[in-house]
Amino acid sequence: MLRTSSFIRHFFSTRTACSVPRKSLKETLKELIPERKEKFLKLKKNYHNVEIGRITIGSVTTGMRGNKSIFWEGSTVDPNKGITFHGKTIGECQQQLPGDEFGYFHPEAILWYLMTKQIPTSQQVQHLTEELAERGSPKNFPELTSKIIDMLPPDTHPMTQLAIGLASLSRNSKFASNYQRGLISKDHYWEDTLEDSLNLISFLPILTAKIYSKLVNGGKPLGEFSVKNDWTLNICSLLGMSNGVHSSNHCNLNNEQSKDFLSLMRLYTGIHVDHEGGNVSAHATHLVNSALSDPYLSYSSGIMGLAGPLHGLAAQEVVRFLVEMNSRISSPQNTGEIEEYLWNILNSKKVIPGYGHAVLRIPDPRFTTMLKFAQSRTTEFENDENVILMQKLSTVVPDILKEHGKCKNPFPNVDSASGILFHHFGIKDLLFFTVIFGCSRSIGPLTQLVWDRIYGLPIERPKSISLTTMQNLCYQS
Ligand SMILES: CC(=O)SCCNC(=O)CCNC(=O)[C@H](O)C(C)(C)COP(=O)(O)OP(=O)(O)OC[C@H]1O[C@@H](n2cnc3c(N)ncnc32)[C@H](O)[C@@H]1OP(=O)(O)O
Ligand SMILES: O=C([O-])CC(=O)C(=O)O
Repeated sequence: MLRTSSFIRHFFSTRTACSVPRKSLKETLKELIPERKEKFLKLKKNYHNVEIGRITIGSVTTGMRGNKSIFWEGSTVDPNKGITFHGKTIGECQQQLPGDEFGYFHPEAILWYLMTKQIPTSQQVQHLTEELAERGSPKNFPELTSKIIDMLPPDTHPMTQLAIGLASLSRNSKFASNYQRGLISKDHYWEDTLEDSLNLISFLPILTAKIYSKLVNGGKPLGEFSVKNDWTLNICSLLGMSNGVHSSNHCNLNNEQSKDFLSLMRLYTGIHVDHEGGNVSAHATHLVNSALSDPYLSYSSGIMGLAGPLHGLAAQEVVRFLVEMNSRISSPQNTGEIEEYLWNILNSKKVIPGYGHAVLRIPDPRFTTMLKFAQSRTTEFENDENVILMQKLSTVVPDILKEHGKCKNPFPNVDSASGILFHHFGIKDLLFFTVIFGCSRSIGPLTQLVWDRIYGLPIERPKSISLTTMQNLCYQS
């Protein structure tokens, strides 16, 4: 597990004063903009008639599957290979992006990479980490948002709380305020969009912790924020899920488990950042921002989409599903009982959460990565019946779904494995898991917003079409 190269890349142990002049993410972006913008404008001006694909009746009636019509740069999903971030697979990112001593890259590193398309140095990641920690510290966290979360009834769904919390941050939007006062011109929209986006990402550890402590601890804090911690360590501490000084360690994690939980958080929040532009959370964020709604409102809309059970909420549906199934079967190894349980679900016209995908036609490489995490920690997970069932299902469900004959992709998606690993370490509230997804997913779509504003993309406004118009097209042709 521990790799020599990752020791070298482990920047937290090598925080020495640096001699190279410090260049922020914004300064780095500024240098990249002219060349990229020129390429974009050349296409827009000279090649706007080049066809990308066909729009058919099928496009309109099946959720626009396969239509390539959203501009997105950070990642691409190939049906038979899965996600790549600026062309790099998860494995390549793990090899190349600065990460911790266990080889898990920092979300700050992929944020830099997605924004700039350049692999950051450890020093650049360290600076960005410090910048985010400073922006997101309690002294900067808006009081109104704290109060609003405190006031919500405790049974408000965690994803509703997250969406409300993010929308309330809009009051602090630099973009909205400068726009309203007529202080920014189009060429500078991206700068305030970047400012708001970095603040939003920075506020997520505290916002997430507030939602969690409300769920499990009557709103009393479970840990403390530290400007010396990176983004994921702050999330773990604030959830009380670390045995470090800033955390209540309410689940009594031992040293090894505390490190594993931090690794899990880094792995999870590193690989959920982006899944090209067509998924509901990314698409919603991008669409709403195209009307120049500020990044907080835009990402709040994305979160509302992520809160759907066919999208991000599947992460928690899976945990409920596994826990419930385990309470009904004699053993997670009993194939016959599992098959019967699954058929009952399918016959009652429900979906099996964590399986299927709108684009992928293979097991989701993000699922495989999470599975490897569990499999490389045999002693930790060998007695967890839910984790055993999660692994067992990945060998049973695909055949059942194939026999069922409806879904185009019978394989596990990312949501199949993730929540149950957090559950193992003590996050037991069955409604919470998608909030952690929401922390990670901020990174890809907000990056795209910055570039949307750099390129000056217009408001999105496709045409709609009625049944009668489609009938006329079909029956007359
Ligand atoms: C991070 C993420 O968002 S990953 C996805 C998380 N979502 C889930 O795990 C929920 C379960 N999966 C699903 O509902 C779907 O597979 C989706 C939403 C992910 C993709 O939807 P689609 O692209 O429409 O899938 P597909 O074209 O294969 O659907 C065809 C049929 O198979 C069904 N189907 C698809 N997946 C499943 C499943 N896991 N269990 C049972 N039936 C399924 C669909 O409901 C649909 O039925 P219908 O014709 O009666 O409407
Ligand atoms: O790509 C999709 O449609 C859903 C998904 O896996 C994600 O958003 O991570």
